[in-house]
Amino acid sequence: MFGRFKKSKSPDTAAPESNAPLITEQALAAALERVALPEWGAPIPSSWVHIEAGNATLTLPFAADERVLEPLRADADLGQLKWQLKLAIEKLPNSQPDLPMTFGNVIVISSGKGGVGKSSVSVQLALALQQLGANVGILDADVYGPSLPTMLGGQEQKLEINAQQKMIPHQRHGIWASSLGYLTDTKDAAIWRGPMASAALQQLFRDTKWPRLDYLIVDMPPGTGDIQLTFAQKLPITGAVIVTTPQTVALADAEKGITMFRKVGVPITGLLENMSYYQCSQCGHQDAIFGVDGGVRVAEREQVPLLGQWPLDARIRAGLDEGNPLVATQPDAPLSKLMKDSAYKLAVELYRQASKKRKA
Ligand SMILES: Nc1ncnc2c1ncn2[C@@H]1O[C@H](COP(=O)(O)OP(=O)(O)OP(=O)(O)O)[C@@H](O)[C@H]1O
Repeated sequence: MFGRFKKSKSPDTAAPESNAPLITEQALAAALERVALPEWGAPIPSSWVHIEAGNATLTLPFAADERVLEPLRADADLGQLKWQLKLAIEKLPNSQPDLPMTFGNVIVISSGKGGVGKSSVSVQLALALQQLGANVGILDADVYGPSLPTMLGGQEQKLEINAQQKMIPHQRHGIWASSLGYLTDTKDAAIWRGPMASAALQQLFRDTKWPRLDYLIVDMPPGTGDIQLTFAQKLPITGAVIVTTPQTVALADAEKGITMFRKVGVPITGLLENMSYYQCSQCGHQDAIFGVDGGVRVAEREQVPLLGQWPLDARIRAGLDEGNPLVATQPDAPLSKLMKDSAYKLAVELYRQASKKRKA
């Protein structure tokens, strides 16, 4: 933990001013217990902190941006050190330990009901994780209506196949993307039966030449039928995110989705409530068109972390329609920050749940 630290009772007052240690070992231990790392909810492990002559590095095993350093910098003791953030994103165990997985943590984004914004959330969470310093891929598994090429742009580009017959994913806005929409006429996919769609999905998953990734976001087909079940069983999944609107009909389907993943041993990393309210861009008035806090109640009932409540906003829709999502084009907009907060919470939860399991 320490390159050099001050033993609390050692009389090293003679040390030159510039080399004087700024914090004692005990003070550091107490501060790491006391200071709340956002969303972490436990003491900061001392193995994450390295101090060398007044410079301190916090190395996190999940995606995060500099904002996590704010409480450390604000602390009376820790604030005396000069902090920097490093990421060493850990590859966590997945639901299929026997399957080889060469690319990081697989997070499936699912919704019981269609049209709740699952693809939009997948794209924006992937981009937000990338902005939190992670290397991210996104797989469009929504074979019946692949929307990734529209939402990320590059619809006209086709996927390249290399000499080993592997598909080379596109790089869009800093993330790697693979979609059937880049490969085939999507009108054909719409008439595929379950087994054919499942086979195509698994092939797309296996035969894409992903680079080294920290996270692979998978945009699942909507629903909880055979195709989703097969996919949930055949993929090496680290965690699942359920997307819902606060509307009663969507909530019932969200619970079905939670049950399906639990049945096949896939941990639910969190629930994201989309279209939680409409905010008037003129007067700022908020209107809960689809009801209030429905997703929050499901999250509480099912004991699933709530990753966020995203508004229904024309800027979100417009960016996705143009292939230029807001979080990519205006990363500092308040809406983009909200998305990055959810992505950070997702990364923390994924890590927390996996490490809890390891300890059990
Ligand atoms: N928070 C939001 N604000 C504004 N528009 C949104 C929001 N979320 C989604 N949309 C828009 O709603 C439409 C449906 O979203 P999306 O395609 O992501 O839903 P889906 O659940 O993936 O649908 P499907 O059932 O077809 O898979 C899209 O046009 C998208 O741009």
